Amino acid sequence: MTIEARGLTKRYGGKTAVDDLTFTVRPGTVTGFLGPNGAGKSTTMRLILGLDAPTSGTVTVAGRPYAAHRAPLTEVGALLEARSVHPGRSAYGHLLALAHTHGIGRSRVAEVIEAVGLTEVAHRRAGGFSLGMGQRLGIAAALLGDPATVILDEPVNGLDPEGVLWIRTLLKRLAAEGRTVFVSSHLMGEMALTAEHLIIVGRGRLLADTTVEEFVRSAGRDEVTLRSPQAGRLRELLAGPGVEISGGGPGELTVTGTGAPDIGLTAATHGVPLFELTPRRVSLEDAFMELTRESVEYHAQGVAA
Ligand SMILES: Nc1ncnc2c1ncn2[C@@H]1O[C@H](COP(=O)(O)OP(=O)(O)OP(=O)(O)O)[C@@H](O)[C@H]1O
Repeated sequence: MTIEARGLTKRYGGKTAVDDLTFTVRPGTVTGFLGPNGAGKSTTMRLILGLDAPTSGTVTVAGRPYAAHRAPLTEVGALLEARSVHPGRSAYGHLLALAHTHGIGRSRVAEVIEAVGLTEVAHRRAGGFSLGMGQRLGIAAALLGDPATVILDEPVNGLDPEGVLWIRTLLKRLAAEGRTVFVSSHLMGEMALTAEHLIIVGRGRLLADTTVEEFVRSAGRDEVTLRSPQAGRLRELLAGPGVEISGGGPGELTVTGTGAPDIGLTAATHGVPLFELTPRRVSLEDAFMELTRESVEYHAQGVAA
């Protein structure tokens, strides 16, 4: 089922948490919803699930607002950040209570407990669960109704590396089964390994709606750091269309738009000595940081803007 946001906007007093978002999330692929802290991801997910009303604009699942679905749990499964499990209840008790509200049987409860790897602790109090176990329980609840659409807010939070890998595999499988999988994260690297499509937001606004492949391609420029006692001369020799040069320390330059071999050849041709020539691939994380830099709400102290 397709999720469609059109001009979706949410204001809290003077604060615009979600600002005129228009995007489509399609079935059959994992769509990553990326953005720095405070970008509006959780708010958007709450709007999709009808837990909050938009100030303006619309968002629908399969053409209708979420609240208009007859048995929402069997159509849209969601994991939101806030934990909503009664601490005195067991995982099994929690899921069974949820199942009852939708006419879902006990066998399905056992099935999802098994699927998320909580069988051994299913009868323990959820209040004593680790963050990772809590996430697994939340995912079990999301999957309970065998929904065609799955919405997960930061599902890898608190998971160990094995849990992270497990989520990645699970999400890909759900998408391969033809479901719509919409998953938020502030970790570009993790999303690049999990998602096929990316919707990137910053300060509530849409910054990019693209495939991971395309994002990787656009991020894939090399940066070369060089040191030379004649850095000024080299800067003049390398200048040209598409070449960007910035100074580092004394005698140091950072160059994009041309590769280390060309720089080395130019230096040799003009008899300019080189002390260092270091190519560095710009990582996805760097490209993401650059795209969202303007929209990060809280910069770390001491980091130059
Ligand atoms: N109920 C609310 N009242 C006032 N402001 C809110 C409310 N909910 C969210 N906000 C603000 O809206 C902005 C977006 O928050 P949101 O939680 O949606 O971002 P996020 O991308 O999910 O970030 P995070 O990764 O930190 O959860 C933030 O500045 C937040 O402080």
